[in-house]
Amino acid sequence: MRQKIAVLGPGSWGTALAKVLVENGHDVTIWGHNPEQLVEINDSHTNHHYLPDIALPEGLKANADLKTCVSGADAILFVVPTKAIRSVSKQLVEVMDTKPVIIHASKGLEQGTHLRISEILKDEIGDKCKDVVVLSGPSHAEEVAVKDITTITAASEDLNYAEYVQSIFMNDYFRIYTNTDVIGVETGAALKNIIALGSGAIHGLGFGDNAKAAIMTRGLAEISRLGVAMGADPLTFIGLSGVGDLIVTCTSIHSRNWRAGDLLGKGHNLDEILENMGMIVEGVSTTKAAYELASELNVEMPITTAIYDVLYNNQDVNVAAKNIMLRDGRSEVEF
Ligand SMILES: NC(=O)C1=CN([C@@H]2O[C@H](COP(=O)(O)OP(=O)(O)OC[C@H]3O[C@@H](n4cnc5c(N)ncnc54)[C@H](O)[C@@H]3O)[C@@H](O)[C@H]2O)C=CC1
Ligand SMILES: O=C(CO)COP(=O)(O)O
Repeated sequence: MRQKIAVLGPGSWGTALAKVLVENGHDVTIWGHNPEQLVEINDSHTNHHYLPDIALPEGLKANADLKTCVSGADAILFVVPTKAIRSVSKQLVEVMDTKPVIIHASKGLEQGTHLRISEILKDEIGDKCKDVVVLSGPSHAEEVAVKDITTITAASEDLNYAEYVQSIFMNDYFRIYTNTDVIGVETGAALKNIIALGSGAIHGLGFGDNAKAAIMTRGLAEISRLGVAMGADPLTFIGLSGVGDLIVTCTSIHSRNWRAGDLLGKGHNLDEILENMGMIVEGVSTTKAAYELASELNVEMPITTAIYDVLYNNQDVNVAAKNIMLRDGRSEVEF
């Protein structure tokens, strides 16, 4: 059935997801805080900065007024960077006139509180919405926007709402699986960006495929350790939102986290890298949150710690890589 859906965040991912929803026959309005970008979407049916060379469907509307955008909405999709989730939620509750299903497709942990995104949304929106559903998996916006085959996960503790989200997004190039392990899906999504920074750095330093396999495999081990300590089902980490997203982010030139890591490995300055990227690199702030959370929960995360030292303590990337290799020997299977 045709749904009225508001998409909050007209960046790469918000625009690609909005395009899928319009192509699936839904009534979609996208909202953001940059009026020029919204005019471009309405008038030229493009969003050049975020999705160059992509023609957007004429049915996709953009509106700078949040109240108009969400009026009558069956579902509201959050795709703003993690750092903006709480402030946008606060604006949203002031203007909502329905009890919608809230969906989010962002990947990170809140600075300071270390909360997962669905926890922030539940905090702010609570019983004014029907449910909060997470949409996550291996999915670069650039490929979804050209209808490349993509498979991702819709997660909610209430399977009915995960199935609702599955039904509005599914088509012949975008396949959605359901999951009820919200913690596992969200932690896999957030933490893989840290490992992608490391994978990029290894490439930038000139190491080969053995090193890439090593960081992905040992990265998955520490993602799972922290995730399980937070309450996740370990099986989720071998699914799309776990190893699936880890592979795509650690190997793709589309990944902003991988590209930032690559430049770090080549000796570039972090502030300049972030400035020039012009899009969000979630792994940088997630590294800090995960590092703090791991020490609170007493979970060993050597790769995250090494990346934290590079990002926040000016550690040389090469030295950080060597230090990990020289840690005391371990058994491979340890929780
Ligand atoms: N780009 C991708 O392929 C994918 C991205 N994601 C996740 O989606 C989230 C968003 O990522 P992208 O769209 O790639 O980021 P982006 O950097 O391409 O775009 C972010 C958008 O959010 C808007 N924005 C930022 N702060 C805002 C605020 N306070 N109020 C309103 N709008 C605001 C910006 O104007 C921009 O339009 C991130 O958490 C990312 O990890 C998830 C899967 C795929
Ligand atoms: O999450 C993503 C792909 O699934 C996008 O990763 P980046 O934010 O590194 O581009």
